[in-house]
Amino acid sequence: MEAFIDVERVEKVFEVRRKTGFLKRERRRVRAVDSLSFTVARGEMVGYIGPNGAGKSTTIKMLTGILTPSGGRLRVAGIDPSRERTRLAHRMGVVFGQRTTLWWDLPLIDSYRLMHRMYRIPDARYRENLDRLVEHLDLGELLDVPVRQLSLGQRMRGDVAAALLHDPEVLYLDEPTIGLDVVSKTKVRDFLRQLNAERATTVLLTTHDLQDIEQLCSRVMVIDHGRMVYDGALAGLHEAGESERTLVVDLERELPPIEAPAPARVVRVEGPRQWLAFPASEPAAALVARIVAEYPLVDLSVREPDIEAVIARMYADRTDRAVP
Ligand SMILES: Nc1ncnc2c1ncn2[C@@H]1O[C@H](COP(=O)(O)OP(=O)(O)OP(=O)(O)O)[C@@H](O)[C@H]1O
Repeated sequence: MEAFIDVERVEKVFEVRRKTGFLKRERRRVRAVDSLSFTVARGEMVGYIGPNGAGKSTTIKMLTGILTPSGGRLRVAGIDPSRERTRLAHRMGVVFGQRTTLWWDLPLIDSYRLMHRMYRIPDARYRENLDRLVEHLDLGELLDVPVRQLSLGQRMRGDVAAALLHDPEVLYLDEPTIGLDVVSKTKVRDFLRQLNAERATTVLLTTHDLQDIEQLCSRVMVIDHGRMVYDGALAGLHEAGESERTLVVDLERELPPIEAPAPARVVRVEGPRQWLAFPASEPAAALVARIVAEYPLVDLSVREPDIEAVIARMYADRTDRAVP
């Protein structure tokens, strides 16, 4: 598979000065991104997650050419972003959930007209893209409304359209559903899914909302302290996080805790109902068979681990990142 985004042992170190006394300042180096390597193929839709300060925004800023890496090699569509930022700008779109690229006081359509000129989009293509985006993102009634009067969800849809008017090959989304209600989130997600399926746009999605990832991305990359700690299928995170599934067992009557083979164990008993935890990486069949054979069973069900809990556990193991 051709690597559309190619990140090879990329580093980003910031020098920060901190006031430590009346005239004293301490210089510290913060390694925001630490020997980070990954590739993304054209047309992939990848989730990029990690705790606060993990280095996600710094990575996106290097991919868009806003920041220059302190070390390593980085290419997007064969282009070095920090050297040829303008050339790359025509091929990428960026949406920051926390701020807008639209002109606050102008009607939405005026921002689009400005982008039409800024990106020198051929007239016919601009028309076609605008019509398509207005239809899919439900913007028809909003085009003449000043951006300041739009709701957060409407503004976000407006921003997504703005990022796509010039037909970028890659779209970077930084928290695209932050603060949105369920209906707006669904609209944005549906649109992104369709965009990726129909136009094979490569998407890198940063979010704290795991439902964004669950619904959109088959692959997720987890970064912590500037390092990649997981890169693979969302389902595989369960194993990486050593998570557990739960077997909920309804017995005919109240009984002492079920004697299960380790590492499975009873974690809760309430009358005839018992809860057993067992590793998510192991099939439930052997455990179920044993309980069926030895206990008067009425019903049972398996509960999948909560992905949020799995990731919280992955994030929990943190060390200090400061470089002396
Ligand atoms: N311009 C800068 N100068 C100094 N330090 C910075 C700068 N930008 C980021 N950092 C530091 O680099 C680290 C990574 O920050 P970054 O914004 O990339 O994290 P993030 O994963 O995007 O976090 P969040 O989820 O909170 O947005 C943090 O420790 C941050 O304080």
